Amino acid sequence: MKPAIELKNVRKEIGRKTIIDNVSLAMYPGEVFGLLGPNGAGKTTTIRMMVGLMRTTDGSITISGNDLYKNFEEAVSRVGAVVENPEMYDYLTGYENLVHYQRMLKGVTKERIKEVVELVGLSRRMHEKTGTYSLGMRQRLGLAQALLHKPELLILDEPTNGLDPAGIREIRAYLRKLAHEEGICVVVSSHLLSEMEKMCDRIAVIQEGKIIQVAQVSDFVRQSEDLWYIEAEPKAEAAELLHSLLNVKPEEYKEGFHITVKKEKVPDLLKGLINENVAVYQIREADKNTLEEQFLSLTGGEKK
Ligand SMILES: Nc1ncnc2c1ncn2[C@@H]1O[C@H](COP(=O)(O)OP(=O)(O)OP(=O)(O)O)[C@@H](O)[C@H]1O
Repeated sequence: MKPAIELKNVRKEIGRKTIIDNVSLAMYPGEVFGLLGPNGAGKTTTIRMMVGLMRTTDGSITISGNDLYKNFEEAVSRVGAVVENPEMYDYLTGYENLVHYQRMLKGVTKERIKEVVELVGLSRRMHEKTGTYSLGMRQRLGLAQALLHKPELLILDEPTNGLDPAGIREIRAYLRKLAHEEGICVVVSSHLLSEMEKMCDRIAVIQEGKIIQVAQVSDFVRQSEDLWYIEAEPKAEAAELLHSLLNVKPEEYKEGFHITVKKEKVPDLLKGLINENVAVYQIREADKNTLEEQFLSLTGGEKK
């Protein structure tokens, strides 16, 4: 299948700083793809480049096979996006804002406006001035605006920001429906793993401008099943022993380490430590409710 959007060796330098470092990613029709990383990791910068708001320093971006720079009009005509705060006029109603926007688009009917307003659940409030809208309602209106021209690719920076839990559930269900039933490629960013886990089919973990891992959410979850947290003393000896017993350097986390090991191997591992007079104070499976702990181990430590 042809990617809806593909980034190849994308780099972005601002001043002398490399903000995005050699990012290659392909995202496909029919999937919800998540860009996950802590604050400052480079999500917004990547998204700004993907929607043509910012130029890459190096590398290429193609949208349904169209080079974003060589074939700009064709490429961006397939994209709907909400990046940062969607622009709208506070003295106009939600509906008037959409009509204003619709006039700039080719072939979008008033019927379509009604359709998207219903889709995002704004029907009841669409004749109120947007100045009175909550952040969540503004998000919905932004989403409606992005969907007006029936894009093949929908790109949303932190789409659930400012929404209450019910609003988050609704938007999540709606984005999944757009991808799975309408074949749209939906790209979202977030720093919240628990949210991405529920919303996405695949996620890419980004930190300090680099992609650390790309995986199906189900693989992430499976991988986290073998993830354990262990505390043992003396710490330096414990680290060395764990390294030689597991053939992988354990990842320091809080007072102890994260290790990846199958459950049935845990007793032998503990024997190995105890035989060498290392005192084990705690061993437990890493938190399964969210992928937070695994995420931290992947990105090398707690978020500052
Ligand atoms: N115009 C700029 N000039 C200098 N540095 C910048 C500029 N824009 C972004 N950066 C830096 O690039 C890095 C990535 O920023 P970016 O906004 O893409 O991160 P992010 O993952 O979206 O984080 P957040 O969720 O906090 O917005 C940060 O260290 C930021 O300070």
